[in-house]
Amino acid sequence: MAKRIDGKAIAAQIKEELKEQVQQLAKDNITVTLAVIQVGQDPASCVYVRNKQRTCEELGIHSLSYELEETTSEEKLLSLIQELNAREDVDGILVQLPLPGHINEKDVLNAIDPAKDVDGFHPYNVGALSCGEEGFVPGTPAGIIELLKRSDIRIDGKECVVIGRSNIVGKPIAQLLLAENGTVTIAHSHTVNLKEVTKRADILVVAIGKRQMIDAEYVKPGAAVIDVGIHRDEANHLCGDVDYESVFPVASAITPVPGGVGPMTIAMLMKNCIESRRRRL
Ligand SMILES: Nc1nc2c(c(=O)[nH]1)N[C@@H](CN(C=O)c1ccc(C(=O)N[C@@H](CCC(=O)O)C(=O)O)cc1)CN2
Repeated sequence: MAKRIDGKAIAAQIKEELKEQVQQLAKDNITVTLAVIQVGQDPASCVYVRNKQRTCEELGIHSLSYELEETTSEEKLLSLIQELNAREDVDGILVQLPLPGHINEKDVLNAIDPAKDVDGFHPYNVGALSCGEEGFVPGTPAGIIELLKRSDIRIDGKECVVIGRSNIVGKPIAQLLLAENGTVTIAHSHTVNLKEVTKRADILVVAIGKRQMIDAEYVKPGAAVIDVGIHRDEANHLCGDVDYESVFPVASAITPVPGGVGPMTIAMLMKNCIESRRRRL
């Protein structure tokens, strides 16, 4: 029977730690400011952006909100980013993804000053992660490492399999597991005999984007299973890429959806904002 890794509780603990750090900075009249840009009204993005703003409030971080029309031109968005890059009082800039189809995501992410790229998506920060240089690590993969560490799950020397090779989760989590001395395999849609590969894993990170695809047959008994997916099931309940009921009896530890990796994403974003302020002192 697995231990349920409570991401909501761990994120709450991290947010308490961060709140104290913000209060310490405030004693020296130092404030932390995050600018959040949303283009359009994608319903899921609205929820995430609202949660980010609410978390800023909870922690005492100042947030600036830019809600742009769905039809906003790329030029206008780039000009807002340039303006925020130049502002001394802005520590972090994030553009909520996905963007409407007429906007080139790469051009937009590349326009953010890497020193304020608290999402860690700019090529400079991607490179910094692979070289072990100082930069910003994206919230979701950073949150996964924190979940493992705070749940006393050892990474060093372990077989780690990541399913998914996205720039936001798959590739960075593979880098981070490697940096923790895991033996890392990245599996993806072209991987042959996926079950054989995943059954080797002591730590299985699932970011495949397919609802409840990973059941007990893919999991080695005693493995720790981290579910990054977010979907809705037939009853409109949130669920992940992992079939939780099937895997729970086999794994040694498992993250639920909701309440697993998701809450960590925002906690780690806040951590990056505070770190950005500190680096710019
Ligand atoms: N600029 C960014 N865009 C996107 C990111 C990102 O890190 N930066 N990641 C995702 C969305 N995301 C944050 O923006 C995010 C997703 C999920 C959660 C979360 O807490 N999920 C809850 C469920 C919440 C719900 O839907 O009710 C959970 O899993 O428990 C937080 C943040 C894509 N875009």
